[in-house]
Amino acid sequence: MEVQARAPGKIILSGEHAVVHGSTAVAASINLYTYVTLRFSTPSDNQDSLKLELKDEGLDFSWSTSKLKELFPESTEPQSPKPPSFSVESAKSIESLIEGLNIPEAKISIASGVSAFLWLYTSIHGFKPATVSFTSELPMGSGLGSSASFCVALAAALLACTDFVSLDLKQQGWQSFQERQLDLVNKWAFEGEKIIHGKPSGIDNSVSAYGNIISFKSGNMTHMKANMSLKMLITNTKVGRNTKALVAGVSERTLRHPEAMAFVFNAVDSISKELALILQSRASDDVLSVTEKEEKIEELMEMNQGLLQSMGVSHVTIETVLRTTLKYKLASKLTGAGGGGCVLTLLPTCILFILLQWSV
Ligand SMILES: Nc1ncnc2c1ncn2[C@@H]1O[C@H](COP(=O)(O)OP(=O)(O)O)[C@@H](O)[C@H]1O
Ligand SMILES: C[C@@](O)(CCOP(=O)(O)O)CC(=O)O
Ligand SMILES: [Mg+2]
Repeated sequence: MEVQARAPGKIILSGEHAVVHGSTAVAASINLYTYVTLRFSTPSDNQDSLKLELKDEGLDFSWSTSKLKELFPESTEPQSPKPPSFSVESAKSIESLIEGLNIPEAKISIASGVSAFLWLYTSIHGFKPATVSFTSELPMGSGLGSSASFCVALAAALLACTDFVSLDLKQQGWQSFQERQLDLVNKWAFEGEKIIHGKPSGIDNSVSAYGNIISFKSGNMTHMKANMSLKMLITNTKVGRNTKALVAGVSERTLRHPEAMAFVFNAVDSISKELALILQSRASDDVLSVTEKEEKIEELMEMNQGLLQSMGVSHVTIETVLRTTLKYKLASKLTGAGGGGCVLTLLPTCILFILLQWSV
């Protein structure tokens, strides 16, 4: 039996980092996906191992089921649908498995993804021999939530093959999970994100699991209904960085300057709340035109970017993109963890109109 699952990446419109410290953030899913294919071995395969294929990286890993049994003696098929906590023993076992892989230095950042894979797989399916393959349309480590989409897609494929999520696996084509099943996928994916990110807020896995646009605060998600469409240009600076290290850096700054950072996080909270209000306001009760709304959003993006700078997560390449877009009077902000990665630029309706005029 083969199961394929996919989960989208995301952009954070406002509130990254501050959301880890309890502020509101707004995020939307994007149509770039991570895909996973899961195939349990049959007796005729004669395969007594768990195989992981990371197609984009050209990396294949394999672990014998006897080795997994020895290292994860407590792993059996879960009795409860809820994820267990990541134990110190599991962390040590995974570390020893990763050390044995000899991952090339240039690709060492993949190790945290492989760790999350090993934990999710063994916690849900124990030592069952299988082959699991991944491909992704998302650039890794660029702020578009590849880590969360990796965890959500994997959790979805693994749970689809359990009694906790009863999908009709004989049916061909894509099937959508129900809200209750998504809740479960999201909980497991969050545990995977913890292994990759250290201290995630949960916004990335939530928007990847449920899609559309959400606001998020202190672990609670609100589905939003945006009543205006926004066109965002995404520029990838191609400067690699690691979310875990950037999140830890902001936490250290917060420890050094708790009062000042509390003001920064409060300001971000207000920005995200105002953005959510603008996006959700209905045409019938609007006093503002689309252009006026866009101008407000541009200002909020600029303020959010300034606050991200004060958290220490901008980068010279991000500043270059900001300066370049500003020449055309366009507002930009980093998205995701920053330190490189991607920048968002709002393309207002008037600009789109000018571009259309040019192209005819
Ligand atoms: N397709 C994938 N295969 C293996 N690991 C992945 C994959 N996608 C993401 N990851 C893991 O997530 C990490 C990137 O996550 P992160 O630093 O949070 O950046 P982002 O989530 O913005 O892409 C990678 O270094 C890797 O460990
Ligand atoms: C910085 C943060 O707000 C978002 C990180 O997103 P990404 O991994 O850079 O795509 C962290 C989090 O909310 O868990
Ligand atoms: Mg991430």
